[in-house]
Amino acid sequence: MKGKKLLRDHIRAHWPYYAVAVTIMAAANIIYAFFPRVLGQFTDELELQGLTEQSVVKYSLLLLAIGVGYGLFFGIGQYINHRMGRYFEFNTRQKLFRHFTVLSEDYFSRNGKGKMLSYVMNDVTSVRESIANGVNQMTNASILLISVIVMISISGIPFSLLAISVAPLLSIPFLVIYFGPRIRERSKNVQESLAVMTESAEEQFGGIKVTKTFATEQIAHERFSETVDRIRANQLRLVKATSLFQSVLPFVGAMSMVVAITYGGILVSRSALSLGDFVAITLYLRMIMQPLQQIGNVINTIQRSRASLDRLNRLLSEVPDIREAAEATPLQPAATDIEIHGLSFQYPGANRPSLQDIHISIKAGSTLGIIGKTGSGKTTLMKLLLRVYDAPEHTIMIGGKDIRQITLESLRSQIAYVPQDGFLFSTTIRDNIAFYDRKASMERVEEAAKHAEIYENIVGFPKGFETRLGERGLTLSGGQRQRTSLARGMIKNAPILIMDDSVSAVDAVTETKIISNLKKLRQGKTTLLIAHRISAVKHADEIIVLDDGRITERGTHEELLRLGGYYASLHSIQEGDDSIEQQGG
Ligand SMILES: Nc1ncnc2c1ncn2[C@@H]1O[C@H](COP(=O)(O)OP(=O)(O)OP(=O)(O)O)[C@@H](O)[C@H]1O
Repeated sequence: MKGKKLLRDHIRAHWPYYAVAVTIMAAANIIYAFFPRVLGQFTDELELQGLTEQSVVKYSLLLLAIGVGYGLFFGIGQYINHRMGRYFEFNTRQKLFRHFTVLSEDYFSRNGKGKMLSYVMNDVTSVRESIANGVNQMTNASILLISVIVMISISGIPFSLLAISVAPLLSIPFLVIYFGPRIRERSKNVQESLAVMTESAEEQFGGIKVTKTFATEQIAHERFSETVDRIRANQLRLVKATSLFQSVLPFVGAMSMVVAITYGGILVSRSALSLGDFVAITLYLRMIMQPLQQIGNVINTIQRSRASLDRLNRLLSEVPDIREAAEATPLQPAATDIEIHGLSFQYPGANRPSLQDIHISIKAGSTLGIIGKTGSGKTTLMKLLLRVYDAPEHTIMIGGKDIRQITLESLRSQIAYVPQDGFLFSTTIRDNIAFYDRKASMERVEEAAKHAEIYENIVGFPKGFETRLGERGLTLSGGQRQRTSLARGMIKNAPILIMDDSVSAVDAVTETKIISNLKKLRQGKTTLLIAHRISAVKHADEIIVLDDGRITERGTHEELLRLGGYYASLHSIQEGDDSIEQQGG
């Protein structure tokens, strides 16, 4: 069954350790099972022959040996199991992270970050606890139970007493069948509500600045409280089921004890059972109570973690939407002519296409400018070029090859994509710029910063390029962030550079400098420039205007001005009102 794969793979990879741990724990419990027998013999000897100093020492040493042997073996077995549990945790988190990196953007837009965190934190921990405690307690309990039954049968205790005392225990499997699915279902609800809470916390923390500026702390608090209340309600339902189950098992054990004492007492009074055997069977039954409770715990833990294991396995079996074709070949850096033919595209689940019948031919080394209203499909077109989403077959060709037949790694390493709101990591500015190649020399990093017109800002910070950004560091302004992200794209010096509205938060003077740097830097290389400002694209070899997913105008700057359409009117608005251009970061 697919749902058990994660655990099965783990056990398969580490079974020798588990075999050793189980053997050692079994030995510990077998040793422990001798305890009542030795005590029973001691009682009989005391009653029949009286005690000598020698026999007191003998029995004390025997009991000490049982205690030390049990403690030692049990400790080692438990250590191995817990260690293996940690391995599972470590490996599963690695596996999850790797899996997250291959899942497509569509998956992340359907599932929040909080949910991912919950998988990595709550679910993995729940399964790890169940593995370590499960193997420990299950081995303990079952071996102890078997040893006790064997020890009772080889002692002089009559079979009828044994049978009648153990009879109440036969109800245990039925109790497990009844409680198991209920505990699992309730655990699933708890895990899901935990995921919702993590998601909500993540969102509330992310949006804390908006919350504060709108003075809506109370609303945020109420929203978060709702998720916490849901966890509490689900936890309480789970606790009810687990507590009931855990209390029923010792009750069943106590019933065994009552039967043994009543029936055994009658046998002793009729001299059909020795006092030593009576002591031994009561001690044995007391011993059984402990494993019974443990079995209850284990079943609880296993049922709870089954819900988590199912969630993890479901996530790991999620197939990425964007897959590399078996016959895919790498894209050659020299062959980067881009041909787009009859491309129409609709997002999964959307009710209308975002792009319709697009035809573009971009010669390697040329610059294409893309202008269009918001929501006209500019970013979508770039996402299809990067294969963040898959375009229909044979609609996008690069270097004469269908984009779907190019290896993903080679495609994306030939393209540098600079989005409008490039995410910066909580590390130094240097590492953020040299993100693609951490070994890049300082000269290259500085040069990229100069081309992106951010160099002067960076050297003005006390720690310069070593300034840390993010949570424990400096906060950059919108324009500074955009230019740092631009430097990250420029340093890659890729055959194709995509600037997706990447200078929108930059003032007009700086933008002019960046565009002029770009023209020099990108000579002989392909550049796709998306912008809302004509000044950013007017030098392009060709400019297209997108409207509602369709190309409505195309040509050079001069041709489009002559056309007198959207581009020309945008030009007259922007050129006619310089104050618009002077705004920004
Ligand atoms: N993941 C998605 N799922 C469904 N629809 C989407 C998705 N992403 C974008 N869209 C829709 O596709 C259309 C084109 O969006 P796109 O982001 O390409 O526009 P754009 O021209 O880049 O806009 P802007 O200039 O505001 O960045 C919009 O109607 C948008 O709502």
